[in-house]
Amino acid sequence: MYEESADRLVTAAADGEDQAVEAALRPKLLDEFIGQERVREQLSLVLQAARKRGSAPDHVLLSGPPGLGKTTLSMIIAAELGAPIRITSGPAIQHAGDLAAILSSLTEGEVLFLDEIHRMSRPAEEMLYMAMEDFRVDVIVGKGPGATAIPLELPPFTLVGATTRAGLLPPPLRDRFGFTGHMEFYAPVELQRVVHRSATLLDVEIDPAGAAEIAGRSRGTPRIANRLLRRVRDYAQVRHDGVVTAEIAGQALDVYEVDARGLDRLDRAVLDALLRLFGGGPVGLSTLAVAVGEEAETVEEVAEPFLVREGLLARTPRGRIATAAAWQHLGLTPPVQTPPVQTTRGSVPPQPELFPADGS
Ligand SMILES: Nc1ncnc2c1ncn2[C@@H]1O[C@H](COP(=O)(O)OP(=O)(O)OP(=O)(O)O)[C@@H](O)[C@H]1O
Repeated sequence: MYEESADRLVTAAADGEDQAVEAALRPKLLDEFIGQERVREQLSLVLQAARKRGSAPDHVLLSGPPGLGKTTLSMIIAAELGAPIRITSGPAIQHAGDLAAILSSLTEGEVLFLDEIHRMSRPAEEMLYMAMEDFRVDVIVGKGPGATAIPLELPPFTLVGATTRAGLLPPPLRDRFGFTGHMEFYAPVELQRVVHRSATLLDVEIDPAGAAEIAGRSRGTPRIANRLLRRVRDYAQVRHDGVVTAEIAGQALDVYEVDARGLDRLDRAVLDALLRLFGGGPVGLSTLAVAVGEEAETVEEVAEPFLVREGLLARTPRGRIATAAAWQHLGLTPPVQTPPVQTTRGSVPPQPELFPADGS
């Protein structure tokens, strides 16, 4: 699978700078966590019940796109339980032995956060089944016919698994989670609160319209909102007096080529080619990719998901087509479809004509 590069300002993947500042911006308790009302309420019940019973809660699976707060929620779970947390990820556990080493060093009640759980190796996954269900693992010593399984008791712990692709989890693993929280993209008003909260923590003066302007360009994702806020802060401090208003935020994000709807240069290049060169489609993916000078994978996995989500582009069996909203967003008028012209040799299909909205 194509890994989205972290050098785009609007990628939901964390870059180095994000990792450095995110710790300071993470809400610490459930009450400070903005949005995701349903997951928050469900999780709050799970945690309160566990506290009341004095036992570790069921294992928790958090699923949803990157940057929506899965790591943050796992830390909140540990904080709400007053338990320590151990953080690891699927790709870091390639051998069952790696997992056995982690599991055997957990303390009672500890929270184990396993990010990208769908990327764990199969043997490790199978070891995890038993650990989750019976708090026990079989450590295999030796090889071949002489190999023996030594059972190892584990203290009760809570696994918090996170995945961007819940559909890839094998059912036996999925079934061992007592609670699954599905994270959704954030509404603009919720992101506005995220921006406002982060601005306060970063000591940035921002007015409500400034926060709304950043929120509207953040693609429903707190990580992107926090990153855009930092770029807007730079602009406000270098070119102005440091205060973020809607006008300053708009100017700053125009410099960084993130438009009012959160599209960046690549997204707009794809739409622009689809509209201007191919009359809105249908056009095949590889042709579209050549037209924008990118790999087909980049167009398909980096630009298209957001364009489809925004209702600007549709994938059809005949190829990619632009929606009416796409024409509107780029300020273009869709081609006029004239009826076929009858000639003595038959009908000539209509040719699309493009008219820029300004009439030029
Ligand atoms: N509900 C929220 N309220 C405030 N800030 C949030 C919220 N959700 C996420 N954030 C902020 O967004 C950033 C990214 O969150 P986090 O690292 O938890 O996302 P994630 O879903 O784990 O991403 P990934 O899957 O890439 O690891 C953090 O700085 C966090 O503080």
